[in-house]
Amino acid sequence: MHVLGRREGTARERVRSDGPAGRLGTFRARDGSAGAPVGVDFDRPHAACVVGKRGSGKSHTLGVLAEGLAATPGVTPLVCDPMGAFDGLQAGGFHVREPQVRASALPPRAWPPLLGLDPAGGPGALVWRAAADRETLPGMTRFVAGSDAPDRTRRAAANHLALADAWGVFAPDAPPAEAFLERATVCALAGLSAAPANAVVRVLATACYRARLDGRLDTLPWLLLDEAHVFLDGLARPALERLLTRGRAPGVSLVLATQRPTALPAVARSQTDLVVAHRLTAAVDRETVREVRPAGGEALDGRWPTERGTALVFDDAAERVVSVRVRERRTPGGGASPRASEVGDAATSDDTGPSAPEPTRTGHLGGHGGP
Ligand SMILES: Nc1ncnc2c1ncn2[C@@H]1O[C@H](COP(=O)(O)OP(=O)(O)OP(=O)(O)O)[C@@H](O)[C@H]1O
Repeated sequence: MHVLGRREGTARERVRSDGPAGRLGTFRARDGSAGAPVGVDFDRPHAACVVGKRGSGKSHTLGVLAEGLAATPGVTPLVCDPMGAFDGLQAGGFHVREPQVRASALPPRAWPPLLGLDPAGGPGALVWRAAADRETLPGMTRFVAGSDAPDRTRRAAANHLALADAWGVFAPDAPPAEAFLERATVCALAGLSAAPANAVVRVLATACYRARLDGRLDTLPWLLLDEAHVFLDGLARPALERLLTRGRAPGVSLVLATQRPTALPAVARSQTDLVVAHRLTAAVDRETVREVRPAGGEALDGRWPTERGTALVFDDAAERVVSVRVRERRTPGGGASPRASEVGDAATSDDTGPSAPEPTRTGHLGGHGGP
């Protein structure tokens, strides 16, 4: 199998070229026919992006990578699932965990922006002090109540902490974030708004990095992030940027999937070594991918994928761009929107009129959710 992302420079590395890899699919010839099997290297850490329009197959591709990683000794995938698209991975041995973390896992300076507060303003500064002084959300609330700040400041800070409590992601008895890295895991973020989902992802990305750096994790973690633009735009960004710039040294891999390549920050553009580009129609998106990986100036006209499940893969290691058809999932995919014709009475209806518009998928991630 040809393995993408594998540098086969020195003789020693060539000997190692049979290291772990996951089957991605098959090469795709210009006439659309399937060619030889193609995989992705899981031996070394990578920073990868999966981009494409809505419905082009990004989540499916993340699922394919996750399945392969779960079957590979020495690596541990953690899938952050903001849309509820990865429940089916349970059939592949994944544990689905509720997104609960300890309040103390966030640095105190992250609390004011998490709650939409100005860190230099009264309530923001008070929340910051509370986070620095206490380990739990109830402890922070008591700190605020007992502080000598003006009434208005205390009330505002307390209201914002009550909002954080209502999110349900901060629990004093939550296991340490490393628990998400013990085995192949899906972190179920569906239903959370952007702010708490970002808080959880920041904690998990930090845990991947710290656990490897401090020698507390003997497998190499892979963090797979769907709807990554939500996190690159939010509180999780510093932790993700750290993984992009410094994650590979301790052995942490990051895979970012987004329908908005333009949302990828400069560091993602410069640090990714593998870009899987599904169907993109906007010229600005294609141009962004070309900027992310110039691929030695190869001409791409006529090569951009037009079908769901096909992709151009920009491989830094081989300095090549290849066309791929991504394989079927081994576990049930969660990507398809439900159809009216598949539920309830509609399934038996013989109404042959125009089909109903597809409802949007579950998942939330809208807005900040602030008071
Ligand atoms: N390679 C493939 N083989 C078979 N089915 C696929 C493949 N790629 C995608 N699909 C199917 O196409 C549908 C859309 O795919 P998917 O949900 O992965 O798209 P997406 O780009 O993640 O969409 P969104 O941006 O809305 O999250 C799903 O039903 C999925 O199972």
